[in-house]
Amino acid sequence: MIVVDDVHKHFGGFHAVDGASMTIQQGSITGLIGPNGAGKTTLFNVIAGVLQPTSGRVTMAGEDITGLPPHDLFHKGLLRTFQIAHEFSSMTCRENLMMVPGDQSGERLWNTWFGRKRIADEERALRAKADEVLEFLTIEHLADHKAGQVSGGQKKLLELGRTMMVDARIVFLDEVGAGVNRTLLNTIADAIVQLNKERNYTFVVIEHDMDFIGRICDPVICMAEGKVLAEGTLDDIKANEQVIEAYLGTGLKNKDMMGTQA
Ligand SMILES: Nc1ncnc2c1ncn2[C@@H]1O[C@H](COP(=O)(O)OP(=O)(O)OP(=O)(O)O)[C@@H](O)[C@H]1O
Repeated sequence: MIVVDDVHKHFGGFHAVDGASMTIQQGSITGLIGPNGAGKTTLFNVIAGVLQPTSGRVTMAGEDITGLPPHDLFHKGLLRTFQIAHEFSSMTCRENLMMVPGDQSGERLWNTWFGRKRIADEERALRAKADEVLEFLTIEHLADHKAGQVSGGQKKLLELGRTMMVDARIVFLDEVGAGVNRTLLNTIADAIVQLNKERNYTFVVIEHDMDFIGRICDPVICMAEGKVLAEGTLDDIKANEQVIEAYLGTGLKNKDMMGTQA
């Protein structure tokens, strides 16, 4: 369980996150929605250690994790997916997955000299795991394709796949559906639900596609102007006056929120 307690993040005089509090239940797929500029990504980045909060506290299973850097959180099983970095785009999809666990013996000089067999064994196991992940995500046919050359949706699957190379417990996904076609979006949704059910992953998902949110997320938390406005099922949220106001206030038509895109 992650508890976000009165988190603020200011950029100069601008309060991007302005006293947000929420509880992310273990084992849930929690959706985080809200109009553009609501502070969702900034809050994600604070929780995931990418940004230091101006004030407030984040705990994970009772432990204070406020401001811990991403690699420390990574070792605690809290991961935020990132776009495949430019420098990895010329590597194959399989290699991208094999890069994830950061402490292979092969990376240490001592082991390079004295542990060749162990390195070879580790590499074989890693490769087998990467292939398993690619198969799970239905993109095994892309194993030897360069990551920079696969489609946007396939890249999103690969980003999700990277979380499967380690023992992730809580995964933060930012706009996983952006620019992804419906078929692949369904594959992504299926993978998230399956990882949640079978491997007990907790997910927090920022997404503007309400069909996607409604299909996989419960609860849904809505933010606006740096604060949490409402929490509940997507239907509860859609019926909430303050939420409707917030979406209208950003110039988006109410029907956009009630339809597919928020
Ligand atoms: N590094 C920064 N410096 C200054 N302002 C920032 C910075 N990062 C974000 N902001 C501002 O903070 C506000 C919240 O941005 P954020 O990206 O967290 O919103 P969001 O809810 O994720 O929006 P979207 O749905 O459009 O991605 C925005 O007005 C944004 O311009």
